[in-house]
Amino acid sequence: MITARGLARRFTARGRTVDAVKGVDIDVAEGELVGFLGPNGAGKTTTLRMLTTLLKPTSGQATVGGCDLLADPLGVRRRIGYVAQAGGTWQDCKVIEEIEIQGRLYGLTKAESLARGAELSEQLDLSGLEQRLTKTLSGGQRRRLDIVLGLIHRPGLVFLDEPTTALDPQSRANLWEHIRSLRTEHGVTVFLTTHYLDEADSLCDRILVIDNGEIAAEGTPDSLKAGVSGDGVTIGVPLASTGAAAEIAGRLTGAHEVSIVEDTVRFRVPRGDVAMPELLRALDAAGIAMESMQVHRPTLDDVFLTLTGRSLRDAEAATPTPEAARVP
Ligand SMILES: Nc1ncnc2c1ncn2[C@@H]1O[C@H](COP(=O)(O)OP(=O)(O)OP(=O)(O)O)[C@@H](O)[C@H]1O
Repeated sequence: MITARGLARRFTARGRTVDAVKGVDIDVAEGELVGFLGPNGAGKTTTLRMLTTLLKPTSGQATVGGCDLLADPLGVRRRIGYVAQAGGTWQDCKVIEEIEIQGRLYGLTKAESLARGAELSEQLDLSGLEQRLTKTLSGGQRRRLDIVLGLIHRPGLVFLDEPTTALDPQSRANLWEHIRSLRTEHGVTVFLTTHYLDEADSLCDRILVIDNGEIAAEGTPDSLKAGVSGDGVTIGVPLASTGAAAEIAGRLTGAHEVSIVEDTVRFRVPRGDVAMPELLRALDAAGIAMESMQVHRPTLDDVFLTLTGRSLRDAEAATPTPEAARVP
């Protein structure tokens, strides 16, 4: 469904050059639900905009839905649906008007647009809202309407740019179910971007991790996590004892990646539950009182940390808002 090779995009604005995407290779097979995971500014939207013909690559090539991205952009557009991060509805339009306009834009008759809209509205739990102005919909309803609009012409491949950003946890979980059903019940191939670890983990068959415009890793959530060696352990100790506690932790069987962060000592061991009694005894013998303890199985954040040396959450916090660098 998607094959991209060396896809790159450079922006030049006010004398400054940004290599937003640095030559990525992407393969997505028919029927897959693939997530593009990375912090703000990693290059997700830029890649998506290239794959959907909205932005010309600086270099590289791609086939999307069987059509060449550069030679046949119209063919690509006919075969894909695209749901942008900001959505595409006009606030003073009724739901039914949006559906009709979108269908007509794709060459459907009014009757076909409304019939297809009714079918999709039922599948995405929007029935009964046809006469409502879109500005009166909840965030979750509006995102589901965006998806209805993206699917009106029955594309085999749909791109969703951060589909659940700004939704509350319940609406996110609800939308995940709908996204899953696009694939399981309608055979639609889904390529979505996200910076939510839990979303990538629970929703996607396969994940491409992007950082600084480059693919840092790819695989199923489980295979990526299996690449992180061991459980993560964090113990809280008095500030004055962190050095001694880190030394003790480092002597545990198989301990690695030992670090001190404020009054905590963090490290990895093959089995956190097995290491704990030994650690407690050693800390007791050294007269160090452990104040807290956390053991966790590897997460996708650990994957990101192992790959890039940064936690995805920290990377998010440290990234300046992309708008600051955008060309107007
Ligand atoms: N039109 C533009 N002009 C200049 N720089 C741009 C432009 N669009 C994006 N960039 C820069 O390219 C980089 C990648 O941006 P992009 O929007 O693709 O990231 P992202 O991973 O989608 O982030 P987010 O999660 O915030 O949407 C950022 O440094 C951004 O500032």
